[in-house]
Amino acid sequence: MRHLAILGSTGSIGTNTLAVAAEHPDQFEVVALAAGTNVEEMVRQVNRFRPRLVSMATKEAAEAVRSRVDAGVKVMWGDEGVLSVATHPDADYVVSALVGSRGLRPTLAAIEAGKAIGLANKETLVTAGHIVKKAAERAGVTIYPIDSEHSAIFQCLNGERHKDVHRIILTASGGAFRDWTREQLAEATPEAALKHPNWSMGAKVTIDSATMMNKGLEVIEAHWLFDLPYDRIEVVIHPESIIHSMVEFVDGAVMAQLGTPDMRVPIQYALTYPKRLSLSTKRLDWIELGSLHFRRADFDRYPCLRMAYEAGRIGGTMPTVLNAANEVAVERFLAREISFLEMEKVIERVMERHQPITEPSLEAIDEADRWARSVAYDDRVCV
Ligand SMILES: NC(=O)C1=CN([C@@H]2O[C@H](COP(=O)(O)OP(=O)(O)OC[C@H]3O[C@@H](n4cnc5c(N)ncnc54)[C@H](OP(=O)(O)O)[C@@H]3O)[C@@H](O)[C@H]2O)C=CC1
Ligand SMILES: CC(=O)[C@@H](O)[C@H](O)COP(=O)(O)O
Ligand SMILES: [Mn+2]
Repeated sequence: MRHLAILGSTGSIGTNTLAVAAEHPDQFEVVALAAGTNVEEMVRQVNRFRPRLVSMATKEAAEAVRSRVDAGVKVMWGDEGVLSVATHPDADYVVSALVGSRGLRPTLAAIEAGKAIGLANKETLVTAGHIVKKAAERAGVTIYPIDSEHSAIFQCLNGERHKDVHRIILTASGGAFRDWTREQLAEATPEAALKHPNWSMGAKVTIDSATMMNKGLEVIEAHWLFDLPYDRIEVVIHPESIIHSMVEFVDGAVMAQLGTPDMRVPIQYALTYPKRLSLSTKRLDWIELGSLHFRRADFDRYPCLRMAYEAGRIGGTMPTVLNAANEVAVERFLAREISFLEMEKVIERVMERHQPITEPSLEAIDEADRWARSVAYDDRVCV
């Protein structure tokens, strides 16, 4: 039996994690939940899963939840609340599924408290990979990947020797605009960008998918998770999202993991590893599928992917800055303050202005994150 704490329980990964828990009530107990401001969904989750502790982002949201749930459920809010969920003494496994670099501190706290981690929040590894890795090694904690590509690689590796891996190949759907020209992208709206061709996900990762920054963040995430240099991590566009990623070994053999695009599969694998449990997911129909397609992920067409490789290779605080500038750019695009193509301009300008620090401390990461956000909010970076 796993005793779960879920950070971001009301989101896309959070609700899929609870769907997995509901399918196997004998395997999972839900101990603690943290979310932002979605009171309705949190109240539903409390009534359904009876956690001991919940936390909301604001005092107002916490009070609204408290007024509608059993008095036995402890309701907290803010940083203290989310850290208490991440370190709840009765939880042995924390699903890290907040969105953005706000996931870093609670994930680190969970690691330091010795919890096993199911990691969906890729921004945590992008912004502070070296710190998170060292903390996990120190605490003897395993980080199980939830991101579908990384779960695929984890499944393909399946005990193979690290030195036998030649390269890993991350597949990318190409996002909502994969068939649009750069000229058409100038007119892209948030509504159109939010229509992912294959996956149903939260807004931020869906926009990242349309710019291919998602794949860029995943390249950096893979670097930390699998301890591989950037020239052995490649990206190929695969519009169907059926092959979730591949590993090529030194002898030329390639292992791929396939399945319908359903996040419950990688979530459940991360929760039950090394066991597999049954799951009510749609099975692949090979005849209906017919064929699979692949295209080059061109850096001129997808500058965000190029910038992520650059940031990863530079290292230090540069990935932190890439990530923070991207978070602000996505927020501003969704608020209609900047256009689709201005997002990449913002990120590029912020990176150009940054003098990276090597081996940054957590405080230096916070400082770089704050600095990048303030520059990315400045309208002069878009012109
Ligand atoms: N969705 C997917 O299929 C995949 C997602 N990922 C990654 O997983 C992470 C989560 O993505 P996704 O589930 O799509 O995101 P969502 O936007 O759907 O969910 C985000 C969660 O974070 C909570 N949240 C937001 N702001 C705060 C805050 N200030 N304090 C506390 N909680 C907050 C939200 O709460 P509320 O809604 O209550 O405000 C919600 O529970 C991201 O890093 C994403 O890149 C990776 C692979 C696939
Ligand atoms: C489901 C998942 O893991 C997402 O991160 C997904 O990868 C998005 O797809 P693309 O970035 O390939 O469009
Ligand atoms: Mn992914």
